Amino acid sequence: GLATELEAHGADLNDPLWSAKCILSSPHLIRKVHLDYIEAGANIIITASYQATIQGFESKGFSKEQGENLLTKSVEIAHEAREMFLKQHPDQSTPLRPILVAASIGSYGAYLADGSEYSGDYGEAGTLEFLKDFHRRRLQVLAEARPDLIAFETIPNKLEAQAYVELLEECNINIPSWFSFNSKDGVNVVSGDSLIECAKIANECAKVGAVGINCTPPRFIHSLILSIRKVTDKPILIYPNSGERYDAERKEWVESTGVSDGDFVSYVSEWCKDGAALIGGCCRTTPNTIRAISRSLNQYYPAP
Ligand SMILES: C[S+](C)CC[C@H](N)C(=O)O
Ligand SMILES: N[C@@H](CCS)C(=O)O
Ligand SMILES: [Zn+2]
Repeated sequence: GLATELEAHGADLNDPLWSAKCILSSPHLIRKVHLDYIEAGANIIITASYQATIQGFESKGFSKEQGENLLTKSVEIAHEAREMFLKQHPDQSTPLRPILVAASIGSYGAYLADGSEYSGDYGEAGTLEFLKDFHRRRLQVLAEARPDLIAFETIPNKLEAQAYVELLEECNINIPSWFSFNSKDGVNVVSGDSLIECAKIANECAKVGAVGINCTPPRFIHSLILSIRKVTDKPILIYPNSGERYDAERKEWVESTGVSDGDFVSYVSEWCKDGAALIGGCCRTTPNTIRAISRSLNQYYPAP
């Protein structure tokens, strides 16, 4: 929900860089939004690097080195937000309340800025080597910025998952990562590739710490958790969106079929029972959603 909240504060994300535009234009706003999520009870904040790529910054006229520095900056902004929070609330720095920074890696489709992370259809570019070359340096730079976690988010197809696994091994990345796929039917990932096969790829990689689903309507999550559970003992993470549909041309969310914060949270106990270990919110959810999830989880799993 980082981008959603940036927009709620007036940021215009109608740009090929989408939320990553704010790394250039309003880093202070990103920091504030991270802080709002921490204050709402989030244990993990996700950096603004979802649509930040060296290639994307180069098309804006930046050099490779400047692009790399902007990636690093996205992690630094999140670290600053955590430091600010802990300074204001020193009592909150306990092992029972971890606050972790996850560096976001959005798919090649996110970089294309045409909504193709919801189709996973990459045409000619859809080869393993192309995708590995596209992501390699970005992954290394983000890992060097020392986030606590790496979040491979909104993965639309099997090939990109395979590319990430090979890069984690070849670049010897030792920061734990999660793989999170998206679905538009509650059965497969958005490209039509089998979710079971995608989850198996993640399961077989020792560098992957959790597998799950994000940016997918809440109504599909139950069956998706059950599918993933069949093929992995790794923790399952889910952070659905509100259920609305994204119009990539207008760069706007359309249809008012989204669920309210209250409805969203009524699913939380069901998802826990299904076996989800990490729960959060993606696009069109807000710090209020996180506050409600956090309260709900504290009810089920009170601190000892
Ligand atoms: C997760 S989607 C809403 C991100 C934005 C998309 N890649 C675009 O540029 O339109
Ligand atoms: N974490 C991303 C969205 C992933 S679909 C963001 O809000 O910038
Ligand atoms: Zn999303």
